[in-house]
Amino acid sequence: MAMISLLEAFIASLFFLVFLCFFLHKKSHGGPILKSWPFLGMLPGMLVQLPRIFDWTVEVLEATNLTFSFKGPWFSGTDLLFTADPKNIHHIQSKNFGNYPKGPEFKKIFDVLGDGILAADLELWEDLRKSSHALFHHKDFEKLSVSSNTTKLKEALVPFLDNASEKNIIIDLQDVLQRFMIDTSSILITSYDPMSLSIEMPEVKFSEGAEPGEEAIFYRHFRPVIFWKLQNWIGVGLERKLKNAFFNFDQMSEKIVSSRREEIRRGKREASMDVLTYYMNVDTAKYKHLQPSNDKFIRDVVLSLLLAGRDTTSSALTWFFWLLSKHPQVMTKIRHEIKTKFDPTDLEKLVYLHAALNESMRLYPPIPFNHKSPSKSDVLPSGHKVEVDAKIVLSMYALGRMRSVWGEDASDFKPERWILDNGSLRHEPSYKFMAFSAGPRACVGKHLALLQMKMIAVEVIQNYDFKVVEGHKIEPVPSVILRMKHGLLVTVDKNI
Ligand code: HEM
Repeated sequence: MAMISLLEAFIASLFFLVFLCFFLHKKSHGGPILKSWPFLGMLPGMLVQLPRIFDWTVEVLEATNLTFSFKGPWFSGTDLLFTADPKNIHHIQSKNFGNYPKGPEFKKIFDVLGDGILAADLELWEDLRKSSHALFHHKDFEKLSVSSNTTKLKEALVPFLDNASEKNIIIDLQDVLQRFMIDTSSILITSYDPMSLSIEMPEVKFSEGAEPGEEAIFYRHFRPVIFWKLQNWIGVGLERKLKNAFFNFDQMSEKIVSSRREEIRRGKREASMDVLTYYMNVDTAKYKHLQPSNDKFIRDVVLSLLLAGRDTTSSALTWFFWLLSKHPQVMTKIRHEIKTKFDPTDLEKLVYLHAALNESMRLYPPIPFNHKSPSKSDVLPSGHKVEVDAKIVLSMYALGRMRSVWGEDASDFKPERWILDNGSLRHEPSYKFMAFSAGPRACVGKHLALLQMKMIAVEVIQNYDFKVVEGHKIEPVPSVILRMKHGLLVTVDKNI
């Protein structure tokens, strides 16, 4: 009993200290460099900054020559090294890649991913990487992607926008684009079309839970493991939503996998190029660490690919259309380029459109940060020493806005910075423009994503005008995906 009272008293005084420092910090200074308190480290200051974490990383990394060491509470295991230094990024992602696996800490935080490519390491990752690269660069898979996008544009997005324009309805463009991606990704991965994008806007069970789930994963980076594990076990707050979302996903996955196995057994399944069929028949002589007959393994493979491609692309397009609404001169230039150079069989010709997409992802990278841990202690090019399993946060959001990296106009939206004097697209090294990550673990779906974004952008920009609803607040939600907190509310006008 005495032990319990002592523990309660300790927890109560800890809470008292956090709140005291939190209010003192809020009152005393709002600078980006956080004050370190006894026992509590920089937590009080971080609590103030969390709702605007992305802008805070820009300010703090600009003020600290691109690398900042965050001290968490005593023994909480939440110390973090934030960096947006291209030299550190190049070192971690490429030069010393072998020393920076995703690691056990990443696996703990992203436990829902299981053995999928986003969380895997070593030989398993190598097999997943090689096999998904082979799939994504297969002509039939690319054809499936183009045909599913063409059909969804014609049969879902266009009728939806036409209806909104005719009836003068306010729509949430972010939600619309997410639904478009839910449907096309699902077709690509399982050949199943959930038809989530339609005028009726049906409920989408897994997706509605996935958004708070991604927020829960974000907050896990700043909380002691024991804390969020307890929340998850009891089932409270965002952790409850995360648990429910993945319970729904697991049920859905079980049904889809078992019915596909049944179809294959009965010989009913025609040769198709979706991800599910590919991985159920994957060549285990070539890829020894893959387990095509294990349903849990297939679930993990599918989930990683679903999350990797779906929310990223819809986030990129949402910020892109919002930036266009604020920069009509860019919209006019893209329209002119489409009018004069558009060739549906060669979207590479739309150089200015590509430049505008890059520029948008420089300022609003769909994955705003990445998390790495060294397996052996190391010294980064910036001079910072990192111990085994230290948590390093690579901030892609801050990297795209650093004046020392992009120049004094870093915060301006200027697609022209991507165009060379000869009119072709400027290539920037991936450790400087890191929206698709860098090094051996860079995005496998980059080509597919750019193709899809261009197809959607051409269709929408040619035929519609958007106006953002007056007074609508635009801010990112703290999450592992850069989503707009209040959506993107717009009215639509069809160009006749
Ligand atoms: C605008 C759209 C996209 C962006 C900005 C993007 C960005 C990224 C980033 C930053 C990573 C590194 C993540 C990490 O290391 O934790 C990544 C990895 C990955 N992406 Fe993408 N992605 C996009 C679209 C896609 C699409 C459409 C697919 C496929 C359908 C895809 C498949 C993957 C895969 C499989 C990986 C894991 C690579 C590995 O770990 O080896 N991505 N992506």
